[in-house]
Amino acid sequence: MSQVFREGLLDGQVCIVTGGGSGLGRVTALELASLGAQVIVCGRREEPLQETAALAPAGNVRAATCDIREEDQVDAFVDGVVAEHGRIDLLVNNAGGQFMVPAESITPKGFRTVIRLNVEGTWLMTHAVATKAMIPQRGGKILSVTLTPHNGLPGMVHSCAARAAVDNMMKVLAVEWARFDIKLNAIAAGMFGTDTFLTKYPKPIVDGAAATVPLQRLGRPEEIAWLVAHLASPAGDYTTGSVIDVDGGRNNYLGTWPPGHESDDAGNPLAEARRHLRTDEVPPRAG
Ligand SMILES: CCCCCCCCC/C=C/C(=O)SCCNC(=O)CCNC(=O)[C@H](O)C(C)(C)COP(=O)(O)OP(=O)(O)OC[C@H]1O[C@@H](n2cnc3c(N)ncnc32)[C@H](O)[C@@H]1OP(=O)(O)O
Ligand SMILES: NC(=O)C1=CN([C@@H]2O[C@H](COP(=O)(O)OP(=O)(O)OC[C@H]3O[C@@H](n4cnc5c(N)ncnc54)[C@H](OP(=O)(O)O)[C@@H]3O)[C@@H](O)[C@H]2O)C=CC1
Repeated sequence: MSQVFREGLLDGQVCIVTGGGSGLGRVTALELASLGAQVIVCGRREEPLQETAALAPAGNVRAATCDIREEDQVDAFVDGVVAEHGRIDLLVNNAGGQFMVPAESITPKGFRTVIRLNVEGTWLMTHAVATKAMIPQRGGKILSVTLTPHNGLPGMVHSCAARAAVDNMMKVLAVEWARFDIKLNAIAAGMFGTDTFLTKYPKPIVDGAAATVPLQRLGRPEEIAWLVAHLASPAGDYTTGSVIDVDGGRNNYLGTWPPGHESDDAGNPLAEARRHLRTDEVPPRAG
């Protein structure tokens, strides 16, 4: 049962969540399913997908392997969903990722790998779902998980370039496909304590991550899932072409306010002494 939304909110919707075998994708798939949607999760590995399916009490999550980088697999996967359900209401492009290394250490193959997964994989899924289901049925929603801060993360230049491309892809398609009533948005995630996040990156970076967020904590996967459910519901019908940051304020400022070395003894932000203007000091009006 959802902690936020009413039962049956998404009854009858057919939703795809890529990368639904783990982390944000799994929690999102289960939230949509708890609201009555039929959810199909895909990824490269069968086992985690089946685990997600087994976690849905109503049995309305189905698992299917698909590597989103492979055109023939994407076509076969989307054809299969349309053959079984007759329509697709929501695509969540959640599958993605990168490795963290200094830019000078990224080989051409490494750069291509990350671009291919995040940009081309997202494009292949988006295009297949739109042309095979959403354009013919005249409607649907597509959400792509991307990344903040938008000025980029050192150590992840390939992924930052890729996610900026996806943000822009959603914006352009929101204009082009408005005539088919397809709404597309990006959800730019900050840092969420998924298993991959907590184990993949160097420990000092993970340990220090929450301190770089104004809200002083990592995101919880449900906080992505609830936004997806909101946008999938009628509450999301007028939102398209947006990049929505879910990052505890991190896109706007990397750290706490006030910073440790710029506060008074009680930890309050420093402020200049107030200067009282005397009326004879007020500057004359221009002109
Ligand atoms: C202040 C706070 C800040 C905080 C900063 C932290 C903020 C993080 C915010 C984001 C968090 C997340 O996204 S968390 C979720 C992340 N999830 C994921 O990344 C899951 C998906 N990722 C993957 O599958 C992999 O990482 C990825 C490499 C992208 C694709 O895997 P593949 O199996 O397709 O590819 P591989 O065969 O492993 O690698 C292909 C090539 O890529 C390169 N390559 C791969 N790993 C490499 C590595 N570690 N170092 C160098 N190069 C590497 C090599 O050239 C490889 O070729 P060879 O040399 O020939 O082998
Ligand atoms: N956690 C975080 O802090 C943040 C995460 N993000 C992004 O959110 C998304 C989910 O992240 P998170 O849950 O933490 O990470 P995970 O690593 O748990 O999720 C990535 C998922 O994508 C799947 N996947 C990877 N490559 C492919 C592929 N070629 N085809 C199909 N599926 C694939 C993986 O399954 P399999 O390996 O079986 O294919 C996995 O289930 C990712 O795009 C991530 O980069 C963005 C910002 C922050």
